[in-house]
Amino acid sequence: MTRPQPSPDRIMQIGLGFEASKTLLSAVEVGVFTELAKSPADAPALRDRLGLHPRAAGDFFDTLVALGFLRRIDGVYHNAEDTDAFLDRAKPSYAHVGGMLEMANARLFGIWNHLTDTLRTGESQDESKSSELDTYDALYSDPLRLKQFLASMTSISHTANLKIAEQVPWQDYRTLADMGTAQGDLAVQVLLANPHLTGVGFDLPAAAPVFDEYVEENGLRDRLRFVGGDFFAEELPSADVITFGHILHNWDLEKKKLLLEKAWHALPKGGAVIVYDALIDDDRSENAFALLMSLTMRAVTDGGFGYTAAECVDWMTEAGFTRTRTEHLAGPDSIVVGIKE
Ligand SMILES: C[S@@+](CC[C@H](N)C(=O)[O-])C[C@H]1O[C@@H](n2cnc3c(N)ncnc32)[C@H](O)[C@@H]1O
Repeated sequence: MTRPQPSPDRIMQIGLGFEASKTLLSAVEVGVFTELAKSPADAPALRDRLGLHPRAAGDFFDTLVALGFLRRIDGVYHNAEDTDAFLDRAKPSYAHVGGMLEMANARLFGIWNHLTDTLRTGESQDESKSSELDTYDALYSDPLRLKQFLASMTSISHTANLKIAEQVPWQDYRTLADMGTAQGDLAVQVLLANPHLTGVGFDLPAAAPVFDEYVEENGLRDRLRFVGGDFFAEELPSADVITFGHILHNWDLEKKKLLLEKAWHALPKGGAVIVYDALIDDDRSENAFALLMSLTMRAVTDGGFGYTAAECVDWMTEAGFTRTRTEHLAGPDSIVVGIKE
């Protein structure tokens, strides 16, 4: 029996995948979907409205058609259903997808271009590389970049935050402290769904105005406040539940463990720490999204890396949490819960 010949298709599709990725990211950047949501247009009109040069515009629009992001009917371009729902800046749902793609375009795309450097040197390729400042100080030194980064965190976390708001037995608790809260979406969603709770969002002081604006928009000013600080230098605020959303993957092993220890000290008896991240499967062979996220952390931080649920349970046990459980949320995200008994 002759064995089927291997096909190069998958190799080529992934090897050149950056072309499709960058076409979509540039379409978001120049506002293709926002313009077409206002009114469909033919190529010359769309090109003029976006301020694009004629040389590549036709290929650009038709590539978006071939990739399924636009439809062309009698020479007039329209958004596809999903791009209209999630990539039109005028719709609230843009924040949950478009914001992430803006950040990916402005920041991650360039950093990933230097992945080989990280593989060879172990060094981060982020903003701190060309600055005296550390990663966050360098990133937050520009107010626009600060807002774009914090909003992109809402994009990447929103679906999981909605799940956490309904999945955790919040009726057992009164207070929440969300560590590294960014815009505050986790605390916002939990408090919106659970009116008996009050909370704090803790983050570096620079995040305060972006957090306050988001909390105000969501009508939670009376129940949710910002605390500025450095979670390594200061005690964590005491609360019945302490959450770390997409935080542990930023730090080296020693700092991961330190944060869990600090949470144990800040919690009352019966309190819970909730860690969530895109967790790598225990065999480290299936969750490609989580493994790619771990590579992102290697490239954008000095010591950060992704981890499995089993590793997180071990660190929690070491920190003193005697009861732990892991629950899948949505997509690649899971939570690990530790109870202080
Ligand atoms: C990867 S983001 C996660 C944001 C959010 N929790 C989420 O899941 O979308 C990490 C957050 O930690 C904050 N952060 C970084 N270093 C910190 C520190 N030393 N103390 C307090 N917050 C810090 C950053 O400002 C940022 O908002």
